[in-house]
Amino acid sequence: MSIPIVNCFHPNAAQQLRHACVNVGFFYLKGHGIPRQLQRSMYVEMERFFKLPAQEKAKALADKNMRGWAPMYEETLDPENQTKGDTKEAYHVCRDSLPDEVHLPLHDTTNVFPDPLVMPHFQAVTTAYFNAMSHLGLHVAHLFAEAAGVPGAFNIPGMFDRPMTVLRMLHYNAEHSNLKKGVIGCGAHSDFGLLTLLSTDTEPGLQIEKDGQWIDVPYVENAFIVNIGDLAERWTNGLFRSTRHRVVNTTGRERYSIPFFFEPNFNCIVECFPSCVSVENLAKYPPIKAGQNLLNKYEQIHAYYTPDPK
Ligand SMILES: O=C(O)CCC(=O)C(=O)O
Ligand SMILES: [Fe+2]
Repeated sequence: MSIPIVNCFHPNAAQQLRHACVNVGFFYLKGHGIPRQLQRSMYVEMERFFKLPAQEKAKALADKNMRGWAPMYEETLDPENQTKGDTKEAYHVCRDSLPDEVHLPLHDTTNVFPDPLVMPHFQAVTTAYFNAMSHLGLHVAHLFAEAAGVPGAFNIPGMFDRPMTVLRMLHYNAEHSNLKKGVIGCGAHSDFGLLTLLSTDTEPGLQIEKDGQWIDVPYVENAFIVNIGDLAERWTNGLFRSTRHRVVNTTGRERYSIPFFFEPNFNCIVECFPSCVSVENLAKYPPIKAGQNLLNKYEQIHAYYTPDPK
């Protein structure tokens, strides 16, 4: 099976995306316009950060909302099958909250950055990449709505005007995965939200589950690997697939990747699109608030995430 390609600004992009999401839930996004130099700078900055001594990285330790550095093994994406955390460390940068959002969970802290004397370009580079990817994410979200038969649906205020966007830098260590012993780079999971735009280095490891088989996703030059998440599946009443994936280290080498999660507003109610519901195909999922969906997942997988008292 090959993974489909979507040409980001092609007149048929929405049809290409629909085909990819109905059949695989993953595709390569080409023609996206994110400058190569900016992508390269991201890898330079993240590698430099992850190579710092632990006590230096600890100055940017993840806060209660997971902004900042999450050390090796902090996350366990498949708790049922893992005996230790994912063999990776992470760094998260989120959208800056607006003053009237700070009462919301996950929105009440600011981004955490490394000491500028040690990492003078980290904040500027990650912020530039974050902004560029936010534009791209919105474009792909609009393609998604068109592909699902509801063009323009995400223009409605309250849907995507305050998206929950997370830039995530990942460093996998060189540890070989051992599936029998429950040791894995990144445990099998489906993503939780609408869209993930993933950049990787050239190292193999990413696999997706298709018809009970694990299939390698090879590196493709200057293409993002995009997948849709659980909210996309809910919106389309199961027509589009939120496909499980994992990262297995078979090489004994380190690996770097940068997923960018593009999610609706915290208060957006995700409810099956009318175009995906009929008398023969009733709604399979009750409405859910996007923010609550994310909070439920964070509690399950992050050792460092501290939920606010209820
Ligand atoms: O590192 C990768 O290639 C995938 C990471 C991933 O699936 C995730 O962070 O959700
Ligand atoms: Fe994922």
